[in-house]
Amino acid sequence: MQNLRVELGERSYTISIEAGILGRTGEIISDLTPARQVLLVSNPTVFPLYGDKVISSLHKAGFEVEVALMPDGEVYKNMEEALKVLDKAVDFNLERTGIIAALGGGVVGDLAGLVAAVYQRGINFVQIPTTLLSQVDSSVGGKVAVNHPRGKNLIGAFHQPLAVIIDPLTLHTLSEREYKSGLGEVVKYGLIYDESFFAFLENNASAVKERRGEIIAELIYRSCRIKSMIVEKDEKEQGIRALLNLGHTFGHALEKITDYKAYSHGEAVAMGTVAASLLARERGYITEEVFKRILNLYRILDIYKEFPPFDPEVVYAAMLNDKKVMYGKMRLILPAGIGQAVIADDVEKEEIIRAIRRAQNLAID
Ligand SMILES: O=C(O)C(=O)C[C@@H](O)[C@H](O)[C@H](O)COP(=O)(O)O
Repeated sequence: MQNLRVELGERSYTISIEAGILGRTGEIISDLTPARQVLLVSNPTVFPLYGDKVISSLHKAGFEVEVALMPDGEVYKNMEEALKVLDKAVDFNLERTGIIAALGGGVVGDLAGLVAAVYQRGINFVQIPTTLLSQVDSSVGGKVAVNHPRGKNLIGAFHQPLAVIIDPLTLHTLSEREYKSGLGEVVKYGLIYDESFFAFLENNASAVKERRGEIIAELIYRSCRIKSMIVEKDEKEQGIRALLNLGHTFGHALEKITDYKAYSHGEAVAMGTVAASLLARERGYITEEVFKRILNLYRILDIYKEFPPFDPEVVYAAMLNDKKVMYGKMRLILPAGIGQAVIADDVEKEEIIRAIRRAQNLAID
């Protein structure tokens, strides 16, 4: 078992990573709280695979359990579905001392976390992420949210979990597309923060693609460690945490324009990162050689899709809903080398339009 502690004062918690750990969910939670009720939020894809295991472990530890299933897919990460989960909590008479646990990917975790943040003004929340993306990214750091019709994650909160329980074995049932979506965020960590991790991914690309056990364990651990270090420095995204948003301003715009139906989050972030890298190259923040290295890693991991041919003005308009826009000015995260990134708050609209056009014209062989 690998444990990582996220140090946030009274909101500190442990990320436990271990093959087969789902069967110990009840024991782990009962060691942390005297709570007796758990509302388990999941979806019809994940619940049949792991629901029984988690519920029997919770029952064994003495918890009363109620289940709330929400439909699978980013398109359902909305207030309507959140209200249904809130109804379930009320019907269950879930006490303030009870727990909401999210069993599933980023959509389940984000929505269940938001419900936990607002139900009775906030109750304890446990993340049991079952996709690569949620294990390496969305389950850690306390960002919880649902989408607004006009923008991604516009309704949200910072609500740190009580625990994060990661079972890497769940990745074996993950579709190729979902797995690659998570890899998009894994590459991001190497690019913004840790050149040696980037090189690790370059050197182990085949093993990463084949989901080899020891490599998967290492990439989950190293990704969570990088994210934890950043979150510990800047819990509420006043500074360095914004770096975790590399590629997201472009990516969220692409997801939104296509009603969350055309691209996975990781695919959109990968396309967005390439556009941000092109902008950084134009500004001289990265060399042509670094740009090629970034593109090459996406290519060898097989996670890059060509930037779609939308009117750049339409993409730009959607980007203006981003939470990093401040006082009417667009701020973008740009790579400044492998393992380094900067927050640029002086990006002009024309630079963004040019970067989108270049990304659209990029031929990748
Ligand atoms: O944890 C963070 O901070 C991140 O920005 C991580 C992102 O990868 C993640 O997709 C996040 O949910 C996006 O946050 P948002 O504030 O841009 O909605």
